[in-house]
Amino acid sequence: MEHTPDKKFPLNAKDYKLYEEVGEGVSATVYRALCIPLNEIVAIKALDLEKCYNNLDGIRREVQTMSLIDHPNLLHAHCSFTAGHSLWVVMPYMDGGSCLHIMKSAYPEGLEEAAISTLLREVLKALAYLHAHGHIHRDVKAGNILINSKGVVKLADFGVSACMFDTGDRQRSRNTFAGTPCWMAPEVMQQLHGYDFKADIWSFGITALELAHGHAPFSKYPPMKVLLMTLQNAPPGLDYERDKRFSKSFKEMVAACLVKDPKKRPTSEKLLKHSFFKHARSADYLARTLVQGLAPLGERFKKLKAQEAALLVQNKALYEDKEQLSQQEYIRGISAWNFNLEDLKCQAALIQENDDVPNIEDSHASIKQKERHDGSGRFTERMSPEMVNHSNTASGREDALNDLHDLKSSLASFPMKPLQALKECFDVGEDDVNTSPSWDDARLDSDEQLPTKSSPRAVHQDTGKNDDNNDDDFARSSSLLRQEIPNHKKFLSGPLIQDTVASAKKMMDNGDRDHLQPKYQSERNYSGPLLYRQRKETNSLSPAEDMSEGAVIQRRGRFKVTSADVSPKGMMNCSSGLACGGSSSPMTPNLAAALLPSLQCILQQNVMQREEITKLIKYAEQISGNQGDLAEVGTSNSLQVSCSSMREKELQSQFAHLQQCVTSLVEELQNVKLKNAQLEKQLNALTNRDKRIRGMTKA
Ligand SMILES: Nc1ncnc2c1ncn2[C@@H]1O[C@H](COP(=O)(O)OP(=O)(O)OP(=O)(O)O)[C@@H](O)[C@H]1O
Repeated sequence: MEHTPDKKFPLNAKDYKLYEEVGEGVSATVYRALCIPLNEIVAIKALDLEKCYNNLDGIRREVQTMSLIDHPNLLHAHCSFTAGHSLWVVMPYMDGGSCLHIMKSAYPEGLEEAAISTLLREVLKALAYLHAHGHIHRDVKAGNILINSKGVVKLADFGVSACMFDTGDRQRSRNTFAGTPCWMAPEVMQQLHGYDFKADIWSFGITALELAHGHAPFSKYPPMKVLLMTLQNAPPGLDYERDKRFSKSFKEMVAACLVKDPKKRPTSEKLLKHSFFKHARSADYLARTLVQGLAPLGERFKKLKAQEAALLVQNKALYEDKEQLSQQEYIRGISAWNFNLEDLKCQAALIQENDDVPNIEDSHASIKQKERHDGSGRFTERMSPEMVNHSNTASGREDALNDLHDLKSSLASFPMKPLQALKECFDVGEDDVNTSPSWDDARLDSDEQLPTKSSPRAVHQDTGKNDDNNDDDFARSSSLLRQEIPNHKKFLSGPLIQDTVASAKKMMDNGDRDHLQPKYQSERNYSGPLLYRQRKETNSLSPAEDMSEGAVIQRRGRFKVTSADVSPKGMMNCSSGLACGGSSSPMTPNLAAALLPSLQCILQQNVMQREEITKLIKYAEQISGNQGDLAEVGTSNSLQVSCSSMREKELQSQFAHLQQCVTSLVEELQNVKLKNAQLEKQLNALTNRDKRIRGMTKA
């Protein structure tokens, strides 16, 4: 249904009849509905305002953008109004659903090139319009490309879009993370100089790969790893064996978009002229090839949702762990994956190339899978055949060692350290950072804590298999550790070196492009985002579990930070890597590499503590006016930051000295004033006496 400005859509809920649910987003549910007075089928996105309390500004912006845009390839809002606790956004109904929906239902291995070209041309037109009007979409991905049965394509979801003409806070929002990690441009992750509409061109390139493969690159990895891989690896491309079916112009178009330097990426206008889009066909072609023959959207949605719920239950049984559940939510490629800062910190401490993340995506029928069972019957791990083949290459600990050396240097050469980058994204509740963490619990034996390549025992203790064993071990090892290591240790467990080795080898085997980048090459991705946002309810987390995660204290863009994330306890967990691996054992290169992020984390924590102490000193000074003593107290309390405290102390005493000077100057001034007044008095008296004498003389 095209945008019809003359039509007046009613602003009252009773004028609409809601039918079935056809989509779910971060805090919204989308329904097919009937606009009764106009007798027109529409889609209604119902945003729960209570859930979105922290992001009302974002919602207002989304609705505003949707109402103002006027382009055939952008999803326009007919109108919006509040209905109870919800905000209803009425928009054209796109009965084909999103491209992600369609791929999941019918094309799990990706679409044909002609369809991709046609879809992407329409998306590019939408981007050209947005960019020309100063907007950055910031969430371009297959899940946000909607299509209807006539083959009309519309880019949707302006939930995180930004205007380049914004100032103040809004402008600052362009220096924060926004979007979904796999699709996020490196400059958005780095947050060094902000970013512009070229970030959309990167996401567009990633979307092209998503449409070609059925999933985005790195989609099976945890967020932190996606971040690191995007920053470290050469950009992904269409270079693998399976990509032989694609034309040179398609490959070139993707390569043009996925250049790390945003300045070198083409503008959307320029990209529209790329020869790849000469393959684009008509809307009718899309309707025939993609939408016709599919079950009604509501039915597809219901079916996929049921599949997902079943998988969720299965996965929950496998991994009784919120971390995993949240991970799954992320894996599904939704914009608002439940983000946990501590998870990220811990993942940062476990950076390995080939962490085999259990992926519910892999268990979809679309991808042939292999069910695996360990001897104890504890769990089933699924792997795609591709992964099985690649994991056979797992060998060579030296490679792993080299990888870790390189990883270390690679981390060191980051323009901005990942954790620092993340830190910039969040507001931290003041209450949560002013207590020093207790380190006692963290003093654990390093060997026990940190399975490394040098501890094969850790790899095989559960499986009882040897190094030569193939994918079974490869797949199982990390999962077993995740499952069996007690909670307080879990942050130090993780993927084992075999995984890393496998990855390094795997990479080498993966097509031309891989040879250009021998280290930290992205590996093929075997899984992709799923369809639905995982609702809290389907998470089936008990209130107690929820509480343990901590109340949400801040929501920034699409990220959520809980108080647990920033609590001293969280800090302690995060820091325990240092405590266990620090002075008690010699630091091997891989241990050093694994510890580096933890060290960054501790540094960050210290900076926060220091800020708090400084604030307290200032506050105490104001109250008591006794700078010297309190500076002493403050300084002695902050022994951890002794150097900077010395400087602070020095400054404090200089300040006190200056204040004394000022006081004596004031006193001096007052004395002078007093003298001045006395002199004035004497002068007046003399003047009066003089007058009197003159009067008497005259008389
Ligand atoms: N107009 C529409 N017609 C049909 N389906 C729609 C329409 N709008 C949205 N949907 C479906 O609902 C899903 C969620 O909508 P939307 O993306 O707007 O929500 P969101 O909260 O911004 O989600 P997210 O940011 O997680 O992708 C979409 O992925 C799409 O499948």
